[in-house]
Amino acid sequence: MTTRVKKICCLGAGYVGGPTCAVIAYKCPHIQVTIVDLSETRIAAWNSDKLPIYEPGLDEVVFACRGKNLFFSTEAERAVIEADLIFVSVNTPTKKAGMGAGYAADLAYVESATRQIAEVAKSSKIVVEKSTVPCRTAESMRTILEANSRDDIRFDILSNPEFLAEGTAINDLLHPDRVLIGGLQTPEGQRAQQALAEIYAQWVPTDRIITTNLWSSELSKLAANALLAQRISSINALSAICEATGADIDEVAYACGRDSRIGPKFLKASVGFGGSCFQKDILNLVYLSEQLNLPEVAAYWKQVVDLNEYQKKRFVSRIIKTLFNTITNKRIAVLGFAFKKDTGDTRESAAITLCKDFIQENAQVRIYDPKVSDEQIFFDLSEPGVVNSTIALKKRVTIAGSAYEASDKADAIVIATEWDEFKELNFEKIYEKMNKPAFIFDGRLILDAERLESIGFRVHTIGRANV
Ligand SMILES: NC(=O)C1=CN([C@@H]2O[C@H](COP(=O)(O)OP(=O)(O)OC[C@H]3O[C@@H](n4cnc5c(N)ncnc54)[C@H](O)[C@@H]3O)[C@@H](O)[C@H]2O)C=CC1
Ligand SMILES: O=C(O)[C@H]1O[C@H](OP(=O)(O)OP(=O)(O)OC[C@H]2O[C@@H](n3ccc(=O)[nH]c3=O)[C@H](O)[C@@H]2O)[C@H](O)[C@@H](O)[C@@H]1O
Repeated sequence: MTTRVKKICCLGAGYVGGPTCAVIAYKCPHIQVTIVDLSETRIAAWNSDKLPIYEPGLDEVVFACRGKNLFFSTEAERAVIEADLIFVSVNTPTKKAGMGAGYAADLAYVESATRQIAEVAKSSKIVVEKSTVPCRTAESMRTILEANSRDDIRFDILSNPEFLAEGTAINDLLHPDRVLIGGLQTPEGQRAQQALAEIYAQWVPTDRIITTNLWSSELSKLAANALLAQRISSINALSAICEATGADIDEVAYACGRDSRIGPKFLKASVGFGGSCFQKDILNLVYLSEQLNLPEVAAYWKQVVDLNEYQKKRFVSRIIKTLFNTITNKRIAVLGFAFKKDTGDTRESAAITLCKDFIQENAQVRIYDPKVSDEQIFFDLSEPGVVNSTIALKKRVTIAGSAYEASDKADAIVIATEWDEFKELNFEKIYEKMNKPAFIFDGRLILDAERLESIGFRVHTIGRANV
């Protein structure tokens, strides 16, 4: 007989915990879902009209079930005690110091969440690893849980990595390509897998719910992100060849993607991938490979991240060279600061690297993004530990309320994020107000270069040569 889950607790109300568990509550009205976080501000925002993250469709899902079977709270102890199943959806950033610094995942939050569960649980629980973690983390969690809890209760640990992408999270959660549930291949482990599978089966076709052993599940998450990021670095490497030869990267991507073995998705050349996970998870895989004494494998995956850095630097060099080898005191309008469209998230955004390089070259940078707050932009561009960093920064960086304001009297526009509204701008109006010659650098391949050139702009697009 499988365990019927009645109450769920989620530790971590971030980009994953919030949307994922909100969708579970939405699709399973018979289950009570409580999402908890250490951050009082974050929980207060989840309980307000303005949710802490921007995600299309999220408001509708949250507002439909908040206060009915979906609750946001800081009272972790109570939520853990009451729950039959607990998602651990806390952050797992790259370690900044100590062993494996710069590569390994920092598992301190996962460990403290696990200890918290062990300390307060008064009955048996299914504990689900939702965070992205190195292979075999579930084993450490089990050791901690078993060593710190009462003898009469048992913990079944599952790995259920999340594959949603920001900006499309709700759609990805409602219609996932697959749901992956790893468990120990014991009768108890399989029963726990079944209990979680039954929750997803409320809205996901059963042939899309995959069960595997724990370690395959943990590794598949790192592998999926590495394979996705590898496609972007591959197409970006080809974009450099295009710029040098006269081939067009969009045409090359289309021609290659029409081969059904290659496929058309995730072949859009860009200024480089960002986001909180690709770089972190690949570095995690690199570290794992090194730990397993597989240096060639580590070097292979590391190249995906190195190429991404190269792509950003290459774009900056092209901008500087084109602007007559200097951007000192030139006005650069940066359109877009988020790491992709339809999110306000800036973690590892390529725009951060670009802007820091422009500031380093003493340019005047004016930034516009429809969803990122001014404070977040200044935070991302500040140098940690440098006194008065923001004051110095404000001499070089201003934030604009629109793309028009940002490009007023600018020498160049740089498209850093592919927001749809940038395609619809009145470029005639923008051109009139810019310094001449007026340059546009399209880091996202979203603009109609020919049309812009007919207005008078000098357009430089990633993956296209300027002849
Ligand atoms: N952001 C994304 O699109 C995706 C992220 N992931 C993975 O999911 C995990 C979470 O990522 P995000 O949601 O983006 O991180 P996040 O940083 O937005 O959220 C994590 C939250 O956990 C909270 N937290 C930490 N320790 C806690 C504890 N003991 N109890 C309660 N709350 C605690 C933090 O205060 C924070 O609000 C990471 O491992 C990430 O790699 C996986 C798929 C997609
Ligand atoms: O583990 C995670 O965090 C998630 O990481 C990515 O999702 P996310 O980072 O939110 O967004 P993506 O759509 O993958 O975009 C990542 C970066 O790659 C860039 N990108 C994406 C696709 C493309 O063709 N070209 C390209 O440059 C985007 O602009 C963005 O900067 C994966 O797509 C998710 O499946 C995964 O769950």
